[in-house]
Amino acid sequence: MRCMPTRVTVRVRVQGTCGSRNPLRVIPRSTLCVTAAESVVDGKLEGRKEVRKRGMDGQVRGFEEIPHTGRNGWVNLVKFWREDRFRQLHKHMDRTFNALGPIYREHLGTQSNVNIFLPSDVSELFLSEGLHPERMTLEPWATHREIRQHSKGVFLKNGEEWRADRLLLNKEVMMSSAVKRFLPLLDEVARDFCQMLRMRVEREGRVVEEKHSLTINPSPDLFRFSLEASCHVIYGERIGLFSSSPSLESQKFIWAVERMLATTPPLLYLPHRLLLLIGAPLWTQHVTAWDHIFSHADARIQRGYQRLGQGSEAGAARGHYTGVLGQLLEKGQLSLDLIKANITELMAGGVDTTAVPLQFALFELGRNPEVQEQVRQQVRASWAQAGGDPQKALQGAPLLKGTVREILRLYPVGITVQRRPIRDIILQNYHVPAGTMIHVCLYHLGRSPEVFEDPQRFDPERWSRHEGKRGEGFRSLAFGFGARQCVGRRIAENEMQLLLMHILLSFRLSVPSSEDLKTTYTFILQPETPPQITFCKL
Ligand code: HEM
Repeated sequence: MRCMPTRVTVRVRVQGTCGSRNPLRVIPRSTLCVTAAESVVDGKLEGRKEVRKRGMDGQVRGFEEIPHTGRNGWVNLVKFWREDRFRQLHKHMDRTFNALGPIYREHLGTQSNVNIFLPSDVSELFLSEGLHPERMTLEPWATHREIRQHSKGVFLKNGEEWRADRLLLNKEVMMSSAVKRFLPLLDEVARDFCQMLRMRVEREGRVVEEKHSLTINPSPDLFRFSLEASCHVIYGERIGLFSSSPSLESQKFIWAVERMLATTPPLLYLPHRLLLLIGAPLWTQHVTAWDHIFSHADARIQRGYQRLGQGSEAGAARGHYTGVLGQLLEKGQLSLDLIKANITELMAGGVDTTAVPLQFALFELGRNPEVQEQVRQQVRASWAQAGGDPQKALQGAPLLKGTVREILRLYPVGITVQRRPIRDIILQNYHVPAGTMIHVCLYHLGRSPEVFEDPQRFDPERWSRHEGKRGEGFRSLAFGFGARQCVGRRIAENEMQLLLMHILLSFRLSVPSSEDLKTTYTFILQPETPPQITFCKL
């Protein structure tokens, strides 16, 4: 177990933007800079201990003194390319924290940021995010909108413009009244998915002790499930992805989202406008993928618009829920352009983000049969009590919620959450100027013994044990935090919990191999090879 840093709690309002000009800094910077190049290679912690000891004098240290992984961003970037570190960014962060301690700086190509993971530091960051929290701008995404003259949605906006859109979207996807409306739609899709899987297991599976059992890679089916569920909630429309001949158009949408995500990380650190000018293949692939995502959304929005024009009043009068799109169109508070921009972002953000954690969830439940049985017992009891009401069923099965949290702790979809504080702050006794890009590194946070007891253990119950305990905040951060947290959070949580509930009611899960899954980062964290899962009909 690592020693916890001694934190100096005296709050000093530090003026200026550069640590080296900080009048409170008394220790010469050269004596304290620890480079990861040395420390990561030999993996020793001497550098850290030295920094901690020097912090005991109670002085706030300068920004420049924060340990870093090398001063030259371009040299670092070349190393990243050569060692294919983009695909293992989560592991790189893990190693670097182990070598440099709980805070470090990283320069990478055009980007420069500070990395942290301890909940106490995140809480400090949260307090300084302001009314309009800002994340790292995804410049390649923003440039695509500009060159195609599309409006931006909440993901890419900042300031008052962001807040205005976000408050309207919250009403349709985050508030409990909205959840009540869309939950039955998600439940319908989850039930249909299980029905399809049951038929497949009966048809293709072998019979073991009078029970049908089938081993498959469920990943393509889970992607279809997530897309079907997203379309049902967002457009109020079923698209028939569980039929024997699902549309090629939908498959193309799934590929386009994968391509867009996979081409994002390298573009974040390269001068992508230059790549645009020279027509580099990486940039062209990225833009083509986005174009496809936009045209898919556009076609469905047009259809939704026409459908609403024909029957919305009758539908609304009957109290019929017309999906997020229908609600936004009916209310008319957002312009059509902004509705399109936001609906497209919800679609782009809504498929891989749930399909991938579901793969991890089936795998972990499969390789932990006792935990699986415990969750199933609770789900069965709750389902029996709920009389078919999906919301009641979920409320009575907190272990399902714990399962999703636990999966996102071990396998966070996005490996960091970023913020630019609006005022100078002190993290780990270092002065961090306002406007610095700070990454909260979720993969390291979730697996840190400083934060979680027995962190490698898949233990959904840990969340019930800790619920409401003081000082336990800022540990479950997969959806981000504060006003800018994931706007699709309620859709995602309910979609995943409902699918797991129906799967556990129908099948016993096991895995042919319980070895740890190797993971790779392609803007989202995913298994290098999708796991095989055995579904045995109960
Ligand atoms: C397990 C599933 C998901 C995870 C782990 C996840 C994670 C995240 C995270 C970490 C953020 C940034 C939050 C912050 O900066 O504090 C985010 C933002 C966002 N997510 Fe998700 N997400 C998931 C599912 C979804 C779904 C299903 C949708 C759409 C239906 C969605 C749409 C968005 C959008 C539009 C934003 C930008 C919000 C804003 O900036 O105001 N996400 N998500």
